[in-house]
Amino acid sequence: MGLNHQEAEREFRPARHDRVQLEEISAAVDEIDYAGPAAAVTGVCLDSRAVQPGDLYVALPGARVHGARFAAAAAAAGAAAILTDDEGASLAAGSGLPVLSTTAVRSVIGRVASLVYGTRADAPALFGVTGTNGKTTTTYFLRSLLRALGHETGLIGTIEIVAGATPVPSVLTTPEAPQLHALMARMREGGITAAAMEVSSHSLDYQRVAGLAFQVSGFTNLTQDHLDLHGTMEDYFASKAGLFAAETSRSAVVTVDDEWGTRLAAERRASGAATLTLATAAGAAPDADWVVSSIRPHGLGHAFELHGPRGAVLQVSTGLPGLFNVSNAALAVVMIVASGADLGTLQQTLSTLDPLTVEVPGRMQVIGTRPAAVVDFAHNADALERAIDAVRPADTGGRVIVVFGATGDRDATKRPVMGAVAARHADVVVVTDDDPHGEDAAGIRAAVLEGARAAVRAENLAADVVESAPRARAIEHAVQLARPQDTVLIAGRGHETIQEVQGVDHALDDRVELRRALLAAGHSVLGGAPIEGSTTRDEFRGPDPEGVKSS
Ligand SMILES: CC(=O)N[C@H]1[C@@H](OP(=O)(O)OP(=O)(O)OC[C@H]2O[C@@H](n3ccc(=O)[nH]c3=O)[C@H](O)[C@@H]2O)O[C@H](CO)[C@@H](O)[C@@H]1O[C@H](C)C(=O)N[C@@H](C)C(=O)N[C@H](CCC(=O)O)C(=O)O
Ligand SMILES: Nc1ncnc2c1ncn2[C@@H]1O[C@H](COP(=O)(O)OP(=O)(O)OP(=O)(O)O)[C@@H](O)[C@H]1O
Repeated sequence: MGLNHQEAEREFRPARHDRVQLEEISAAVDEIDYAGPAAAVTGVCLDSRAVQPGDLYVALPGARVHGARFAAAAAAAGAAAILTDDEGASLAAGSGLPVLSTTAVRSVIGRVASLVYGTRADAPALFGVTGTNGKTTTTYFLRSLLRALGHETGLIGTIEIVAGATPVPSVLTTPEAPQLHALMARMREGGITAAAMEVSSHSLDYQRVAGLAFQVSGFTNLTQDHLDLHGTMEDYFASKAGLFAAETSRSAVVTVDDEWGTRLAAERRASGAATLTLATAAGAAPDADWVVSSIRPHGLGHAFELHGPRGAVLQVSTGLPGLFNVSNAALAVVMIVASGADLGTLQQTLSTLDPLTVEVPGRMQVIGTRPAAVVDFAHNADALERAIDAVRPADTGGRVIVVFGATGDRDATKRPVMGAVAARHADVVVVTDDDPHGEDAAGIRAAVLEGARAAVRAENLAADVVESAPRARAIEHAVQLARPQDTVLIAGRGHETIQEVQGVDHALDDRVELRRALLAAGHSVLGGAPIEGSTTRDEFRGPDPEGVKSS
């Protein structure tokens, strides 16, 4: 059972509530006016449905509705005051609550929340990751590394928020500012000394991370995405760059494999702020501060060297398939270097605890090794191609059997394109259902199949293309086809656990189905908890990791 708004909010609040007077808030934040009676607040919340007693309810002018329309609901839930704009102030007038007003509400929320929750820059030490791809994976790598180095760790991102004993599934990749500051206070209270956090471009545009101070921020890459919000790549870049302002991030590590990273690093350096550059792609920026080299297969993943300033060399390995995970692992390691870690201690930790061989839910998650069985979130043509290539076995005998479908009620043009990509890159293509939503599932499959079969005909490809549904049956079918040296890749849904068919939610977890199918076929599976796994290094490497190469 999922948590309702209020229960989820409670999970993220500190136990201790300091009372902060409204006068203190208006004195500390110039843009806020307050002339009402003395009153105090103990928390901040921008959703009336999640308000806790004593909160300052921040009523935002939304895209759909003005939050001040919920002022009465917030008051009924125990809000002690409202912060809003002029329009909101008149809408909230009848609520009976004291009203703080300002012209641009979003621009002050971070500072207000920081004041109310007493956020401190040093506790926990924050490691932020932004970029188009690799944020989730890099934050899990960071968390695992920080833990191996002796920290109590927290995590904030697309999949889950870990701020105490119980991980809570995420709604947003990067929560709103009030929740972030509450989380910082809660983590500090719980003795969490370091936290890894995904920072989405939306969150930067909406100023969700305002008032936070990152010890180290990392940049993965920038490719075309989210132009619905940002309009142009230039604007998208400008949003991401916000995290790298000198006052927001004490240190930064910028992957300079693409032109955007190169530009970001140059701009940050020009401001005089501490910056390390990282080159992970062959031939990219050989003059970067840290350069990846000597990449070689290592189990299902890779081992590699990181060469740094003054002849420093770190030996690194990750069990996660895909050359992109070399980039993600390298970024996590250099971010730890940027935080001031001793290189000797770091190397010892990397060598003895293998912290970069960790399960990232639904991201190149290895479920079995013979046959290799992997679940990945790739759900567009580009990602599907990369994912298939990433798991292709090195020896000539091993085939890739891919199972995937396309989502309903979303961009229909990508269906045949995904089919064609799969036919070009995999040996066996099993077309099944993803989330059909309100559409006819058979029709979606037909479009994917048509793309795959057309590519086979036109390009004289050798791939076998088959249709199988429902998805659990398709996974079973793929496993039955697999020989020990083959790889089964289940793509598209990653960590998702609900499949929506015609408005009805069905429980469906690719990892669970794949484990079940492997066991039924007499193969062994790796351990793993439903959210973040506790798989050990030896289990993960599996009995016969040889013969699997990079993309
Ligand atoms: C496009 C976008 O980002 N929208 C955000 C925006 O919603 P909105 O302006 O439409 O809000 P609205 O529905 O008009 O409501 C106005 C206000 O009334 C409040 N309200 C509304 C109803 C109610 O009963 N009570 C109440 O208090 C709302 O909390 C809101 O503050 O303000 C809301 C409150 O702050 C956000 O929750 C909401 O994020 C929505 C949920 C969202 O889906 N955002 C996505 C796009 C997002 O941010 N994604 C990125 C990751 C992107 C990626 O990398 O893929 C992320 O960081 O998660
Ligand atoms: N550094 C990378 N470069 C390109 N692709 C990557 C990279 N890291 C991961 N991927 C691919 O992108 C998918 C999503 O990875 P991940 O979740 O780590 O990124 P993300 O930035 O958090 O994206 P999302 O917000 O969609 O989860 C993975 O399943 C993998 O196929």
